[in-house]
Amino acid sequence: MSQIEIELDLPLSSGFRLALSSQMPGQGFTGIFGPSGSGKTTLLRFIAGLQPCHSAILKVAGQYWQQGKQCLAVHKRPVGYVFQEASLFPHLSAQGNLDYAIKRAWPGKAPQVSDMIELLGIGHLLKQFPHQLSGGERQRIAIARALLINPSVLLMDEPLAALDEARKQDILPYLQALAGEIAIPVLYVTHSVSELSKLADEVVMLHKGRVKAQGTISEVGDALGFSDPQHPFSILPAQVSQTHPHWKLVSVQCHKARLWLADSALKPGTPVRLQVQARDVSLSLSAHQDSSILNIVPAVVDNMLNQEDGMLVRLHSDAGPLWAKISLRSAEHLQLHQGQRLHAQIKSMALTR
Ligand SMILES: Nc1ncnc2c1ncn2[C@@H]1O[C@H](COP(=O)(O)OP(=O)(O)OP(=O)(O)O)[C@@H](O)[C@H]1O
Repeated sequence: MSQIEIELDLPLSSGFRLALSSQMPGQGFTGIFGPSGSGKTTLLRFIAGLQPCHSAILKVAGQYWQQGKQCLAVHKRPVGYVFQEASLFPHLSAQGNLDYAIKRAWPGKAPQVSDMIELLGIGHLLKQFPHQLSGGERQRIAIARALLINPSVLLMDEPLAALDEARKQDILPYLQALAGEIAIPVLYVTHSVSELSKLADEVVMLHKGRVKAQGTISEVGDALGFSDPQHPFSILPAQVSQTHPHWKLVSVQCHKARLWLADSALKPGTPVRLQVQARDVSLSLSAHQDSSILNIVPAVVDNMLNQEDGMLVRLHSDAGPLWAKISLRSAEHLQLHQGQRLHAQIKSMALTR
């Protein structure tokens, strides 16, 4: 499995400059995350050959697509591209759109059409024309089409951004299945931390055209959770240990802590990445047994940040690093200080995945 290697310094006429040196995994989803204008689309366009760069290194699947000034032409790059809006041919049925890709597939071991149809759940849609499909269905056909071209890399630029929340939730399980199966690298641009934590093995965080952080979700979790300092959150990798259908809860092992999560669909052994907003974590000096809060985790105060609207507290907890946001009054009342031992409280309903 060879990595994607990129070294580029790309100044654009607008004054923006994308300058980075990065190696990305040769398989699975790599999330490209960053604020608007940080260079995510420009990076994908460079890889596809649509954004020329005078001198750069780009190596994909063991082959140089650019080495200095030598550059592989756009039409010679085995790339699959999925955009925000599914760009299907309107005059062709879903099957016709897939056939178009199958006829033009790059040489090598192309994915089985039947596997793609099953993985993306599109068997019943094949006779329909694009205008007869929902946005999410169109996007699933577009993803299958992009993969049937047998690309060496799949580029996905905010593929769910144009869908409403319900359609996003419909399509995510298909993408999760794909992430578990796919043998090529997928570079997945998104603004959504929830999509990242569900899909990405690796995350590249861009900021003003530079790599701000890169690593697994656990490694960049801190930077990710603090990407908007006004609304920080924590990401807690965990594994489902037991289901409790009568309570519609599952218990998960999260670092040294056992947490309760409001979800009845998960099976024991399933890895999950939990998200909790700092404002949903409260602090207590003792572990109350007479409260409705199910998750009470021993923690130590690591750091405190005085913000305009409250105190942001960084904790080392039994569940992992955790942010809590409390009022200045509560901080004063608890006489909060670095090194203080206390308990973090998280409602099961506030834990999402
Ligand atoms: N062809 C171009 N010529 C000049 N400047 C460009 C060009 N394309 C993009 N830019 C500029 O480069 C910067 C990065 O744009 P890019 O589209 O890569 O950002 P992004 O991170 O994908 O943003 P968003 O999340 O809003 O889609 C922006 O400031 C944009 O104005």
